[in-house]
This record gives sequence, C-alpha cells and structure tokens, in this order.
Amino acid sequence: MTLVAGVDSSTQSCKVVIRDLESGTVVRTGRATHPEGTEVDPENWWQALLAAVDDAGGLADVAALAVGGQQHGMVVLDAEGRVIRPALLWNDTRSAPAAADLIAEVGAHEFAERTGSVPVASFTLTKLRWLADTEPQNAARVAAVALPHDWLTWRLRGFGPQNPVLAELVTDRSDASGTSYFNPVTNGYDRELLVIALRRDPAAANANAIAENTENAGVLLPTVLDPAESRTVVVGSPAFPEGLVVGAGAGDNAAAALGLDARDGDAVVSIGTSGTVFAVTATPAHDETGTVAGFADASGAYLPLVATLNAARILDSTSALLGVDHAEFARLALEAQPGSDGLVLVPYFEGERTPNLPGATATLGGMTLASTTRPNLARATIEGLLCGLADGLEAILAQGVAARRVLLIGGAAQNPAVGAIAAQVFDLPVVVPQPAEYVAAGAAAQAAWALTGSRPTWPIAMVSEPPRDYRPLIREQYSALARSRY
Ligand SMILES: Nc1ncnc2c1ncn2[C@@H]1O[C@H](COP(=O)(O)OP(=O)(O)O)[C@@H](O)[C@H]1O
Ligand SMILES: O=C(CO)[C@@H](O)[C@H](O)COP(=O)(O)O
Repeated sequence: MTLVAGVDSSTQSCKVVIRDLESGTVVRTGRATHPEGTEVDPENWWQALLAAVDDAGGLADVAALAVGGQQHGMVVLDAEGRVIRPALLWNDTRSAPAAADLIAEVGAHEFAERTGSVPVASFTLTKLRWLADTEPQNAARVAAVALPHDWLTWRLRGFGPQNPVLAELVTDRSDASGTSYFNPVTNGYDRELLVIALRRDPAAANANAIAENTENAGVLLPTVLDPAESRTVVVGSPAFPEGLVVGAGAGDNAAAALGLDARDGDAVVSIGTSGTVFAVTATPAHDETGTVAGFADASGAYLPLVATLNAARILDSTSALLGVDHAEFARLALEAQPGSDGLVLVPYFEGERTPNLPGATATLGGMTLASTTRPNLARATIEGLLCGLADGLEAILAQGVAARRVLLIGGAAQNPAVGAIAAQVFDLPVVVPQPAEYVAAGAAAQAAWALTGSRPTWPIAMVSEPPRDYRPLIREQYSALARSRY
C-alpha cells in the first residue's frame, strides 16, 4: 500500500491526514493545537507539525507529503534564514490603515486587474507596508517573504537557520494569490507592488539582490510550483525522512476545494476560525469593490472567495456565555423559531473583513422581553454568522459563478443546528459532506498529484442534506439591522 500525507496548518491547530494512494481511504490522522492570537511565532507551527506527525504515527511508511495552510500570514526571513518577527496572521487587522494607503496609492481597479483582489488588512502586502512604517529596522532586514505553508514546507525539507538556503523556498499559485503581489492570470509575481509596500528603492534593491528571483525588491519570493511538480526532503530528520517527496501544497481554501473535488456548480462554505465562501471557476474574478477576492485554485483554475473574520469562534463565544457545550448549543438553537423572534446578531466581534469594517464591533438587535431568551440567542448567533456568508455567496454569484448547491465544511459544520439553519439561510440545497479534515485531505491529494504526476480521483461521501427550507425573513431582518448600524 502506497501512502500519502496532507497537512492543514490552520489558525487554531495542525492536522495530519494519511491516505491510501489507490483508494483515498484515510488510514491515520494526527493533530496538535496552535497558540491563540493573531501574531504567532512560526516556531509554534513547526512544533505543532512535529507533534501532529507524531500523533499520526509518523511518516516512515509515507511516500509523499504536501502542506495546506492558513492563507496570507506574513513570515519575514532575514538573509540567515531567521524569522525576523512573529508572523501577523490573516485575522490581524492592524494593517487596515496600510491597506487603505496602498489602495489610495495604487488604485482599487489597478489592484483588481493586476492581482485579482483589492487588498484588505488580511493580505500579506498590507502587513509588509505596516512593517515598513512601524518597524523599519525589521523591514530593512527582510531578505525573503514566505506564507505559513511555504515556510513549513521549507523547514520540513531540512532548511531553516541551520541551513538557510532561501532560494529553496517554494509555494503554489493558490497561496501566492493571497499575497496581493501575485497575478493569478499570468502566474507571476508583481514585484513593483512589493517594492511599493516595503518602501524600497527599486534601484538600490536591485544592487542588493541576493538570488536570481530578487529583481526589483531585493526580496526573495518562493518559487511557484505546479501541482504536478515536486521537491524532496533534502536534510532528513526523525519526523521527515530524507528523500520524501514534497508537493507544492496550497492555501487552505484551495486545498479544501481539492479535498472535496469541488467542481462546476459547487459553492463551498467553510466555517472554521474564518468563514469562507468559494467556488472553483474557469475564469478569474477581478472585483474592484473588494468584496470577492480573485484567488487562484490549486488545480490550474480560479477560486473566487469571500472571507469573514467572525465564524466558528462566535459560536464558541456564545456557547461559553450560555454555559453550554456545542451539543446543547445546537439543541437550544433548534428549539427557537426561524428568525429568533426578531432577535438579530450582526457578529462583528473582531471587526470584519467582508464587509471591510476592521474597527467594527458586534450588534445585538431586536431585544424585547419576549425575544431575549437563551434559545433565541443561540439561534440568532448561528443565523448572523450564516447571513454574512450568504451575502458572500450572493457576491460570488454576481461574478457569474453558477452554483447549484452549497457544500458545508469546517469545524462548525459538525454542529447539526448549523446545517439545519443553513438550509433556511441559503437559497440553494445545502449538503454536508462526511465530517473530515478536508484541507488536510486535499493536501494529501496534492501530494498524490506530485508523486504520480496526475490528480487522484477519490470518492467523497456526503452525510446529510438538510431539507431545503429557505426563510427569507432571516436575511431580511439581518440586512435591516446591518444597514442601520454600519
Ligand atoms: N460541533 C461544533 N459546533 C460548533 N463549533 C464547533 C463544533 N466542533 C468544532 N467547532 C469549532 O470549530 C473551530 C475549529 O474549526 P476548524 O475548521 O478546524 O478551524 P481552523 O481551520 O480555523 O483552525 C473551533 O472554533 C471549534 O470550537
Ligand atoms: O484568510 C483566509 C482566506 O482568505 C482564511 O480562510 C485563512 O486561510 C484562515 O483559514 P482557517 O484557519 O480559519 O480555516
């Protein structure tokens, strides 16, 4: 039996899934947690990866591996391969003013044309501008910029401060497309944008070039690999045997699309730390309003995507407030009526990314003595979270995407109330695939692709299709409160 492994280095944890190459059957899994916070020392991801691999029984019998990871995180390396400062994650909003400055300098239309997306604070480029303005000494030391999955791939292949070959950094086009300095249509970096963000002098940067692909910015960017391309572990370790085939990997949402084998007609809604809505398309998106990010996918196509900052953790937070676990939270929510008797939550607890309101706070509206009950609060929380994603789906459909069903994944999709209420919020059939780590499963598919040269065709099991029960009232009252407040 030939085995392949996929990793999901996500916001809250690291997951490893080991699959049989022939059938796709999951044979072993492992996981380890990540620290809290929106600023994280990448060393924590490395330690969690080692722990998750160990938890999965090791990789001694595995032929290939690929890493999927949370998108956008800024990992800056110096010329000696050291991480210069803790990574700023996708959900860190401190670079919101930098995003506004960059849009004023470059133009929203120009960004959408050149990179597929108009940057908000999540995007790597804005974090680099924040670094240049706030920590110029750190910015001056930047010799390479990597994303979380690029850096982990580099580390596990035997590179790092002990073997600082920056030119061995690799990535894929799906994750690169979340940087705001990559063009998903030409599949090339837009170094001019990088220079602008870092406030580097292009001429001086040229003179300081430290490797072949550093022209303009003096900053090395990871080589973008195709899905069938591979590298190997160069310096082996107890966790990662020398010679292990390593694929390009992917951004987590693109990896999930691979893991689900998402095709024409599928809209994927993922409810993890982030809420995301995306589809695999043959044509690129260029939404200059900034609502839809025009990402690349991991198979050579495109991945128009809308992301929200407030997703599974909102359910965690309201469950804690109510003093119940997820199962009881679901029971409470399903006890209430659709529309929660008028109680409405616009859940911008951590600011919001879509719509772009980084400084916003949440609003609970429609409170009366009758509506303010525990079941209504549980339901209103789920309704509010899903309404934001339904708005996102509408924006994706407006890009010309034809969706015939919604595939619901991510940690919170395991909550039965989320599936049932999704069938009332989305005006499309909702399908819940068998609970699985679809990002890690997709990364394993990427590893199989790199190993064999062709994309695997593995079956996907769907477990439930909550009856279609669209209730427009839920979105109407949500939109009314959101419009009046923001
Ligand atoms: N049954 C459930 N109901 C609601 N939320 C859940 C449930 N199971 C897991 N979660 C939440 O899902 C989140 C983790 O989902 P995951 O997709 O792994 O996130 P990420 O990829 O961002 O790390 C956590 O916030 C967790 O509390
Ligand atoms: O920022 C985005 C997509 O643009 C997020 O989807 C991150 O990629 C984090 O994903 P999770 O860890 O929450 O799944």
